[in-house]
Amino acid sequence: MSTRLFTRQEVSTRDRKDNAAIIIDNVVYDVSGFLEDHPGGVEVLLNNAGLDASRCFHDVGHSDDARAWREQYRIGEVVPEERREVIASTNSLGSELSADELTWRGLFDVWAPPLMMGIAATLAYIYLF
Ligand code: HEM
Repeated sequence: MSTRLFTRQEVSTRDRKDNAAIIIDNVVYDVSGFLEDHPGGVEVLLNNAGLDASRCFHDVGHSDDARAWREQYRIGEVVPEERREVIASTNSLGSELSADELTWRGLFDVWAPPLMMGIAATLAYIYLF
């Protein structure tokens, strides 16, 4: 079965309770039948109906269950020329962070305390002597 493609303009018209579509990571979901069942409430979904809710979805740090759950509402994808970069979650225990980001974070975590102590010691030395 081929994937149905939507322009963002097409999705934007589906912003009503009985016809609500949202875009998450360039995938289009019809959430009309899911509104009342959403553990996060009807309002957040309805407020984002017709829109790209990728940031909201990731900011909440939805569980793996939620990610699996959304698949049953998938109705298609955004046309290739209107796709956006997929944003990684920042609060799902780092599971979506790229290896690069993790390396930099790791380095920072290791070097930050001694660096701060070094700066504090230098300042103390300047003031005291
Ligand atoms: C088809 C798409 C979606 C599915 C299947 C889904 C599913 C879920 C599930 C299962 C939860 C319970 C917590 C968890 O397991 O992570 C949840 C919570 C929540 N969701 Fe969604 N969600 C969807 C889209 C969205 C979007 C687009 C937003 C924001 C605009 C949103 C906002 C929230 C909020 C605010 C909570 C409550 C978090 C809390 O109480 O800590 N959800 N959602």
